[in-house]
Amino acid sequence: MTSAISPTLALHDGREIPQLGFGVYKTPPAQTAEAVSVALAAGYRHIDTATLYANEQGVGEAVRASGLDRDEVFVTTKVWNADQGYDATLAAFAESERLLGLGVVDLYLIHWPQPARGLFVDTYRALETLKGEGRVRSIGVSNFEPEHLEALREAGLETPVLNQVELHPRLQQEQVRAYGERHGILTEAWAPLGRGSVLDDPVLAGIAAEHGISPAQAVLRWHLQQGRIAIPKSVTPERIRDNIDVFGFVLDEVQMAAIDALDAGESGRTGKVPGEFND
Ligand SMILES: NC(=O)C1=CN([C@@H]2O[C@H](COP(=O)(O)OP(=O)(O)OC[C@H]3O[C@@H](n4cnc5c(N)ncnc54)[C@H](OP(=O)(O)O)[C@@H]3O)[C@@H](O)[C@H]2O)C=CC1
Ligand SMILES: O=C(O)C(=O)[C@@H](O)[C@H](O)C(=O)CO
Repeated sequence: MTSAISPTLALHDGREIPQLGFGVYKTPPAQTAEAVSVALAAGYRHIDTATLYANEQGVGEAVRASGLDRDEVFVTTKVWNADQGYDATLAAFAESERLLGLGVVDLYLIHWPQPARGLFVDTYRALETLKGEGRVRSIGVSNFEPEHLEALREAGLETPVLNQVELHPRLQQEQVRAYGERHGILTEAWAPLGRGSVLDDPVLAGIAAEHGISPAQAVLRWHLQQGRIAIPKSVTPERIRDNIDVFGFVLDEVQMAAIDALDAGESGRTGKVPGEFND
């Protein structure tokens, strides 16, 4: 294992984001500080949490204890569905800010569009307010389809810096990626390992054997070479270290195409369908 620091990608607002980050969905609150500390020691400089995950406090604790300067670690959190709406979002952010205890937050996202509720445009206005106040550095969205991104554009709002969506070899999100490329919105892959479900694929086992790496490393390298951000989660120290040790090899065109060919479209989706999720 080589200690590795991820390259960064440029956001359209002038800031930079480490391309490989560390997710903490379903990381139990009591284990979060430990998992994030292992990740920071392994070289991760980008942590992805959310109000939903109930572990912002552990993320903040690990970042503060790391000895790293605050500006060396990129921290994302998200406003949960129940808190959508202008005033509710401002209140929810104040609680995230308190739980993280890190001062400024690098990136604040709308977690899901919840389109039938009709609140995401006003929610995004609250994100603009928070940015204007200097409490968040960048603002973006998650699980937005092109039509939801169009609604923000038609309302004259700031272009999100990124859209965090489910994306892995079995769900490759071609339309969402293409919209992002046209409008300067980076794509960030959540469940980049398909929540672990893609790792048994024989195509990945073959590529892994060719490089002497794990299937997870092959998938993460595929994400990086396609130019997007990926935020794998693990609570297992060896896997946390394995998942960032992806900068010492390169997949060739044949290997990249073989992973591209695993796309199963909508049947590869493991999570909710954004346009239909309105709880
Ligand atoms: N915006 C959104 O709506 C969503 C955002 N997210 C974000 O994306 C992050 C990643 O997505 P997530 O759903 O966690 O799924 P991932 O694709 O990151 O998969 C995580 C699973 O894979 C396992 N795993 C991790 N590394 C390896 C490895 N090297 N070898 C074998 N198995 C491995 C983990 O096990 P173990 O932990 O036991 O090691 C865990 O079960 C989340 O943590 C969260 O931050 C996730 C879902 C929705
Ligand atoms: O997609 C799902 O089905 C989930 O339960 C999660 O993705 C959850 O909604 C979430 O947003 C986690 O970030």
